[in-house]
Amino acid sequence: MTEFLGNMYSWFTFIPKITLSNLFEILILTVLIYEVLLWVKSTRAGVLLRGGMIIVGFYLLAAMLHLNTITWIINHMGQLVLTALIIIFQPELRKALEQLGSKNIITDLFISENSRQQEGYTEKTVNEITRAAFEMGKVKTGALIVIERDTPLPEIERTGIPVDGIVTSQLLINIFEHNTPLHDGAIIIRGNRVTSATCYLPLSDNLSISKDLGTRHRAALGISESTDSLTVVVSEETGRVSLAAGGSLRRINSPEELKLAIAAKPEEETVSGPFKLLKGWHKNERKAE
Ligand SMILES: Nc1ncnc2c1ncn2[C@@H]1O[C@H](COP(=O)(O)OP(=O)(O)OP(=O)(O)O)[C@@H](O)[C@H]1O
Repeated sequence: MTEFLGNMYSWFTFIPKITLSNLFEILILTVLIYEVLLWVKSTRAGVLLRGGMIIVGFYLLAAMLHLNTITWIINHMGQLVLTALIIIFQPELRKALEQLGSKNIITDLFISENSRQQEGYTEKTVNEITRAAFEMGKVKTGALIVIERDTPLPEIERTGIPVDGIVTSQLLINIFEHNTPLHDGAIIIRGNRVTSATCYLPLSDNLSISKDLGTRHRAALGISESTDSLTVVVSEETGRVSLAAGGSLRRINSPEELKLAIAAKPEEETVSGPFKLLKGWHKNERKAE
């Protein structure tokens, strides 16, 4: 018993004291890691991170198998890779630094991010998008409608003109009306609002796309390859409605089919900021159970 108590005592004295400044440090690091994860998720950095992880895995394997030449090469490539990353991500890094200088980080994390992520779209929005798409299809008005889901699209939004209007079929039809200032490019829908019009989307370089499809469809496919968004395309040539999601494009034959395809709302967020990550972990834990 005495020995047990002695062990307990030494265990408790071993635990370092957590001071207020430690807590403050933990908070700062949580916020920083959260911001970096958000940045990775919303930029090309995500793809590169995956590539980087493969190289690290390869390096560890080479080190374990004592493949000295390979580990030597990877060791000496480090500086080169760092320089290359700075050059490749120069636009993103500049934007990130500009944002850091211009925003109130605390407010953005706990308020703006919250209100932005929390919004899911309602059935009414789904109905309005569907109605507009098929109305435009009937009169062969080309349209490109990107519906944001979990991946934030601020970089795409920035290429267009801010709108911030509630989604109605009339608004959508009006935006894509020929020879009007907002008709060119794509619109972004976040929650129940059109946030931006005339946006430029990354074009897909998928070689297997039908040669009959032009840049509008290629742009829809492009955004669906790099984000989890849903993009409704109306062809100006044929009036056909298609939907791009997860890197593939499919033809939509009826309003009901489109409603069903876009009705799957992204899971509503109930927590925000860094605490969203905790929720994610909790969710994964539950899945594992
Ligand atoms: N990268 C892009 N981002 C956003 N919109 C784009 C992009 N590329 C093209 N578009 C839109 O697509 C229009 C051109 O469509 P184009 O005729 O080349 O494509 P398409 O796939 O054949 O479509 P459609 O069947 O409607 O003719 C442009 O006027 C523009 O509005």
